Amino acid sequence: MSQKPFYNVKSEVGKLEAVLLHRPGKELERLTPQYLEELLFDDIPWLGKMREEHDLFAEALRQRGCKVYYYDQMLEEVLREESVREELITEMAEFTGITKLKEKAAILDYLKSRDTHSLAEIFIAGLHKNEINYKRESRSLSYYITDDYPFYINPIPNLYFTRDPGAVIGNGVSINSMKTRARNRETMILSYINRYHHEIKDTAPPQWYDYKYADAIEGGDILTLSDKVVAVGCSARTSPLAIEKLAENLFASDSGYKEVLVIQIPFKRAYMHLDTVFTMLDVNKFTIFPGIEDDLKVFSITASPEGKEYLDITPKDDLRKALGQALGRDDIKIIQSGGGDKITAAREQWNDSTNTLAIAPGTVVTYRRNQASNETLRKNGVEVVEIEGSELVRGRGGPRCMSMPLRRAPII
Ligand SMILES: NC(=[NH2+])NCCC[C@H](N)C(=O)O
Repeated sequence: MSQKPFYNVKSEVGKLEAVLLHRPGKELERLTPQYLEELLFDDIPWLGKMREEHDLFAEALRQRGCKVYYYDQMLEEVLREESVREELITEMAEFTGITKLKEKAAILDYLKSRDTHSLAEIFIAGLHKNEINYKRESRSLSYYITDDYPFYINPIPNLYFTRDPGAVIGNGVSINSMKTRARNRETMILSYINRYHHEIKDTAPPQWYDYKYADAIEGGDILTLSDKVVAVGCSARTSPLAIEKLAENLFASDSGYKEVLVIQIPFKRAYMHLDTVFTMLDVNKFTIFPGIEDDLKVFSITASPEGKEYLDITPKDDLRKALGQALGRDDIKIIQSGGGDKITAAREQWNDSTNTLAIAPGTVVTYRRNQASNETLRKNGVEVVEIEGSELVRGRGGPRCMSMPLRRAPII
């Protein structure tokens, strides 16, 4: 490959050079109490404030030399190509069930007549039924009985958690298959960006997973520990079969990856992904929510020496030792969040105290609200860059969830 790779993430903590974010938009204004659970929210955020907070987050990253890409801009850029536009409209219509509706032609005409900017906005914010001018025939039963569901295309309010749809591992990308329908469109669109964006396509990045695979895996569970080992949480969102498939794909290529360290966490909403309870802070430091330490199970997956026929799976009895082996170090430190108090730890975990984003070895971004956990990190020699998250947190995610690292500098 002569061209510089677009993707390059070979650690969790190397200086962050480029990241994909999504600034919360109109999709959040379409959240209603009725559909909160289905759309994986616990509350209705205040969009204006959320955007201010998100802009400050992006600014904090830029100030430290990180290039920020925005999902909606990249989508708009790929939609400028007529053939991509058509392909995406067709897949979107299939995916959302529009193709089965009587008003199909009216909706498709509407989508096709939009300019690039508003089409990108519809794909993210959704399409409300009253945006289409469609008259039902007065002789049909559906003229009298209408379905009160408001959208032809649902909004995707979780998109600002760009961590989950995609994960860069080495020079390739995993376009994830999401557990819930509420988030599957995020990965479908990401796949178009990955295939057609002018900055990416000529670099021909390898792909380790595809959103069309049946088994679910989400980026909050993927921690790229080094250029040889990736840790994957087995969780409410990521299944054992998906982890095996990812491992097979990594081992069968020249990715350089030799081990997948599986960390199984309790399958609960409060800990939906591994990164809600465990993240990496420095070359030898991690933070963990103490409430789950006794419930973890760890396994190592390697390629069988006989070839690619099957995977070798070895249970590990200690997380710290397993991480030490994976990283080739004997000084691994795992720091408990919450400052040693059980109640504080649980409260702060709910607000993403353990969802730290490393922007350089030993420097992490966290929410300011998690005071006890931040203080503990500082006492352990970690530099903490605090951001406001009063509204951002309402979608149940922190700085790590809100970022998809594209490139990190090597660790020296
Ligand atoms: N990497 C993460 N922990 N992401 C958090 C995502 C939160 C989002 N509301 C969901 O339930 O999917």
